Amino acid sequence: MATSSMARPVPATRSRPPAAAAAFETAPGVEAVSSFDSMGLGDDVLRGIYGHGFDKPSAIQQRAVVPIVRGRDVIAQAQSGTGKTSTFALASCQIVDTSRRDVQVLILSPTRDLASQTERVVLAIGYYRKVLAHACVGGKSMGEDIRKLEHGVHVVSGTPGRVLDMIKRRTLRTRAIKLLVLDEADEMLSRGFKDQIYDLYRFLPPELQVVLVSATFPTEILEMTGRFMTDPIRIVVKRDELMLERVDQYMVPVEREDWKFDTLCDLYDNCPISQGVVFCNTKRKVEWLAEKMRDSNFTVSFMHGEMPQKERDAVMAGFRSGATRLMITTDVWARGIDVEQVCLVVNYDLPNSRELYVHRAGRVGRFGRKGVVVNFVKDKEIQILRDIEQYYGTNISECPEDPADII
Ligand SMILES: Nc1ncnc2c1ncn2[C@@H]1O[C@H](COP(=O)(O)OP(=O)(O)OP(=O)(O)O)[C@@H](O)[C@H]1O
Repeated sequence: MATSSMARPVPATRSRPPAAAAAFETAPGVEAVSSFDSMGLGDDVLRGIYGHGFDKPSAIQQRAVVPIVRGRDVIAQAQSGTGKTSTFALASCQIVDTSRRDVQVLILSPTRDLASQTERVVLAIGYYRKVLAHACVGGKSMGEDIRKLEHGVHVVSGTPGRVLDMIKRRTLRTRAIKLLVLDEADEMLSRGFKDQIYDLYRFLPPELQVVLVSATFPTEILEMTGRFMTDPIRIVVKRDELMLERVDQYMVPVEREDWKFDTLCDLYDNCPISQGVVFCNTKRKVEWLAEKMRDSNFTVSFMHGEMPQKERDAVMAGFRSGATRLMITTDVWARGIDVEQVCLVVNYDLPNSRELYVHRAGRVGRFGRKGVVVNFVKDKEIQILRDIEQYYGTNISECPEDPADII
């Protein structure tokens, strides 16, 4: 039955080949299944996949979908934008029993925007299977959550705080949950979220299947997975294969902080980009920079985690529709957000960790597209960039004189 939460899927406008397969270090026995048709998926799920514009599974989809559908615990790592979200979204659509109306899959993400985006992917792929999904995220009306959950949905995609709240109120019943997905799992298991996740885990059935997904899995995170996973299948990418091949990385040395602004204006003025994202490290700086750009007659959007959710949604929708070309933001945008037209990332401030570098850079070059990352670096920071280069075996070169040459 179609409900208001089931918009007809809009096929993605693409017919490009999937991203090239990187060298995966998979557990023994994991086979790459080279077509969706050979994955043993139901016809209605296949219709959803093809209707969403997918022809051929990406490398991670070839390896991870079948084990997830078969009920195995899985740790799935792959480069940004190579189809990880779609992997667990389509596996979820396959495993839910739509003849009943209870929550069977719980997907947790670190940001509201990402959780909502994932809800939309599940709804699109699950359209013909009549999968009901709901984004259970903070900053939105509790009444809407209660109404949707009481009406009954199969998949909840949410942020930990609101989901925990709904569980404690017994509005979200966990009895039938068979699969827990932690998207951006390294972030979900790091300091900021870990306690909430552990708290939430206590409410879930003991025979739960757990799937962890991210582009980055620092060793200390991998080490703790033994506590809540059973004999997991690991599909991981070698560190030096993590940066996307079609993404060029540059640095622009700036002697002083106040040079960055003119450098950004110059870049934006001369670079024929469709859309770009500029990362700053603080909310204040995001607001300051957006105002300064607007004062200089640039049309820009800005977004950070302290904005009211309604405003955040409106900004995001505007940017997705192409109404603005530049998004100035914090790391709230670093993980998972998928906007096809974005082809330039600017690190106005360098990120605070190597992992964040990978995720920020991953906003471009999605599913084999070309993209550019430009890093503004002050003298003292060159070493940080060199470390990143070395750690991931990648190359960050000096930006050409003429910014037009980078695209
Ligand atoms: N098999 C496929 N064929 C064509 N396009 C695909 C396929 N799988 C995924 N895509 C598209 O590629 C883009 C990136 O996919 P997705 O968001 O699932 O990547 P991701 O690996 O989860 O990214 P991130 O690391 O940023 O979380 C999306 O626009 C998605 O629709």
